Amino acid sequence: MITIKDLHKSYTMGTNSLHVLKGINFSVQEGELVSIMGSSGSGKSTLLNILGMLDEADEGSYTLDGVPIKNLNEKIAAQYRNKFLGFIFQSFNLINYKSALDNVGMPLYYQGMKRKERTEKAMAYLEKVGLANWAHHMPNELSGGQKQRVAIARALASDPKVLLADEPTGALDTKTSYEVMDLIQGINDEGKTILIVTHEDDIAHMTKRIVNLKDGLIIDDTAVDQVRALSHV
Ligand SMILES: Nc1ncnc2c1ncn2[C@@H]1O[C@H](COP(=O)(O)OP(=O)(O)OP(=O)(O)O)[C@@H](O)[C@H]1O
Repeated sequence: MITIKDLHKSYTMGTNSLHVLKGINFSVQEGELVSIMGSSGSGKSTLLNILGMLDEADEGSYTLDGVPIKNLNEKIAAQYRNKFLGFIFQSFNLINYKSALDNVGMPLYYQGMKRKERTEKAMAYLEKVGLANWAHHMPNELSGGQKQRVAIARALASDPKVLLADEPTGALDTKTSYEVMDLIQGINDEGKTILIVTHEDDIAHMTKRIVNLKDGLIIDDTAVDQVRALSHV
């Protein structure tokens, strides 16, 4: 599903250059649930942004579902991004003046789906994350865990090949984090490929594989014995 080879990325600020990714190689097969760990500044978000086609590497190759991602023009890149990728963020990134249902329906709106079909589909995804009864509530009426569930439903709505999550439990308490991870595990059990950036060891151990970054390189890439999230609660 994902293959990256010898990926490099530097940031330049004035005369200083910071070499953040120094030759990353890894691949992710369809259906994997992978966490990317590493200390602050090790390049996790930089890597996730490149995988998410939100940023480009300076060197190296990235192939997503058989498509080489390099030098695509903005329009094509946006089409691939919408087709292949769903995003989940630490701070949920919901639209505050839209209901849970309308937030989930946003990607469908941009696909040009008519209102009736969009509403039915968005409702089905809200049901999937256990929030059908909250469809008409606004984000400020929802708990953190509920907001992240809405964000997950929104990410799923366009049926992406891969879900990319940047610290999805970073703003949640422990119990809620495990509940969100249980939901993510369930989505992965249905076959979705998922990559998660996390600082938290217990969260990483709820994935199936942990990739550890240090100083711009992968220093460890290990399969995890799957632990069901709720067994931690
Ligand atoms: N747009 C940018 N311009 C300049 N430097 C940047 C930029 N984005 C990130 N950096 C620097 O690159 C390094 C890696 O950042 P990155 O956000 O990828 O790390 P991270 O492992 O995700 O860290 P954290 O866990 O703190 O989020 C850091 O030193 C950061 O300051």
